Amino acid sequence: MKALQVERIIKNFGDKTAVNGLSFEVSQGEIYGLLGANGAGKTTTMRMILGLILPDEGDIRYAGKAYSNEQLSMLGYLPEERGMYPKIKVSDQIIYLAQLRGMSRKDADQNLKRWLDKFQVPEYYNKKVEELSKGNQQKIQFIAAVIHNPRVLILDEAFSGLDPVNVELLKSTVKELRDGGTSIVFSTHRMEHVEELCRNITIMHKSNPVLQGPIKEIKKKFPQERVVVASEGDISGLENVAGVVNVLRHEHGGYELKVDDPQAGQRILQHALAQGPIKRFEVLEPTLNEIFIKTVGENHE
Ligand SMILES: Nc1ncnc2c1ncn2[C@@H]1O[C@H](COP(=O)(O)OP(=O)(O)OP(=O)(O)O)[C@@H](O)[C@H]1O
Repeated sequence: MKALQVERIIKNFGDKTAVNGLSFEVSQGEIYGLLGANGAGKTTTMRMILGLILPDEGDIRYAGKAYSNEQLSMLGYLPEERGMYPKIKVSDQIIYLAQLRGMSRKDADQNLKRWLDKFQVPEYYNKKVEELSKGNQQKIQFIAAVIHNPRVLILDEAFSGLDPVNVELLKSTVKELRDGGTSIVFSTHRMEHVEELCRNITIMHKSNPVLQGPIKEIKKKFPQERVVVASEGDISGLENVAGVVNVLRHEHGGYELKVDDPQAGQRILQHALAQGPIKRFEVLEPTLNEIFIKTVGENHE
């Protein structure tokens, strides 16, 4: 039984189609990547999953069931546009939000204290939101999304505005939630975070799903265009090897080369072997960032 099933959903706003026939499934304890350029239809999709707007066509099921009030308490949302009340105390607003999702005041209070301790900011309990830095407000908003232990959590640009230490903290928290069985729909423009956290993804482009599946499988469909080679000998002149487009990087005797021919790797290796012992040779798989740009880059306004 999938935790979340999105089946051929369509959403129109007047004559504008925001989401056009999107389907995907998220297992229990999976982080699923929902990607796309600005305006691709991600937020509209998330709002439909949350039950804030209804699809015109298609179906969304939660552990096999249709949306109902029961689902409301199962869903958590960290929106890209942050929306905490600046003048209200952290504890007052988080406990209120948890109660709206069916939690008792006592449980919400305990959970909040646990989360504040985990993020090493217990003193925020009595602070007003406006007294916190932007990054720390972000942590509070994250707590607001998870305070009621949702089974399905939607995270939209969860790490934006955070320093590298806090990015790592939230990233490990997201992994812990996943390991605890939470199903997470993860949307971001930071492809390196997707590579680290997600197994399966959908890339949307102009309302349509254009690339879907496990990242590993998707990568196999794209050409390997980068080769790394390092030698103990002098291997200059690599840019003249057939199939080499240019040198992307050159440091400490090693080269990263852009190639446009699958055979170029072997020629690079031969060229380098002729000069001396090889220290490193690797044909790199494409990064998700390269795949994303190739997929949505063309015709993208
Ligand atoms: N309430 C609305 N009324 C009219 N058009 C809308 C509405 N909501 C979204 N749209 C349109 O639907 C399309 C998809 O928007 P959406 O916000 O879902 O994109 P997105 O992928 O979340 O973009 P971003 O990465 O910029 O957040 C856009 O063209 C947008 O202008």
